[in-house]
Amino acid sequence: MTSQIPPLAPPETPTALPGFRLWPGLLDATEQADLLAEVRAGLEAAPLYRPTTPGGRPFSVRMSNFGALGWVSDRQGYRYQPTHPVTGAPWPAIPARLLSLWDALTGWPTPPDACLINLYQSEAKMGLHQDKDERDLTAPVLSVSLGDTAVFRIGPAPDETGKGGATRTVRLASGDVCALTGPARLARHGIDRLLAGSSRLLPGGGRVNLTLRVAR
Ligand SMILES: O=C(O)CCC(=O)C(=O)O
Ligand SMILES: [Fe+2]
Repeated sequence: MTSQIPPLAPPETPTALPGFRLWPGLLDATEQADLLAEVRAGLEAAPLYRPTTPGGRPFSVRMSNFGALGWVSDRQGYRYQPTHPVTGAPWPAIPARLLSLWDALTGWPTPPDACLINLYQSEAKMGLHQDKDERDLTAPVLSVSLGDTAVFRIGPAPDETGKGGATRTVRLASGDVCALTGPARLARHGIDRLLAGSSRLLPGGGRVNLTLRVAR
C-alpha cells in the first residue's frame, strides 16, 4: 500500500481554507478493507465504548484508540491517557500502514502517538469543536475515513474575541484522507451527518474515522 502513496507531491485538493488538505480516494477498495481488518483486530483488544462529555452527556459516536496515548472524555474532562477507561489495558499499537501514511503525507519529523477511532452509526454526529488537547498544536492531525460518506463541516479557528468565521461542508467518502495543518490546525470542525447507504464497506452501514495525532 505504501508504495502507492506519493512521498513528495500528494494529490491534495486545494481548499478554500488554507492548511486544510484533502486527498480524495487515496485508499483503494483493497486498502480500505485491509485497514478496516486491522481496526477490527485492534478493537478486539480495545473495545469500542461510548464516552460522555464533561457535562455527562453520552457521545453519539463510540470510540477507542490505538497508540501510546488515547483520547478520552468523561466527567473529569478531555485528556489523553495510556489506558482504556473501561478495561484498564494499554491501547493497541498504531497499525504500521497508518504510520506510513503519516510519514508520506505530513512530513512531520515525529510519528503520531495517538490514533482516535470513532465509529458513527445511523444518526451519530459530532458537534463543531477544535482539536486542542495535544501538547504541540502545530503538529498536524491526519484523518482517514472508512465506510459511509460523512458531511464534514469546517471553518476557521475562532479569532481573539472567540468568534468563528463561516463554515462550509466537505463530503468525506470511504478512502478519503484529510489533514488539519498549519493555519487550519485549530479549525473548528465536526460531522453533521452520514449519507446512509453510500458505502458497503461496513456491513449494516456506518463510518469509521481514524485521526492520527501527536499528543505529547
Ligand atoms: O469523524 C471525523 O471525520 C472527525 C472526527 C473528529 O473531529 C475528532 O475525532 O476529533
Ligand atoms: Fe476533531
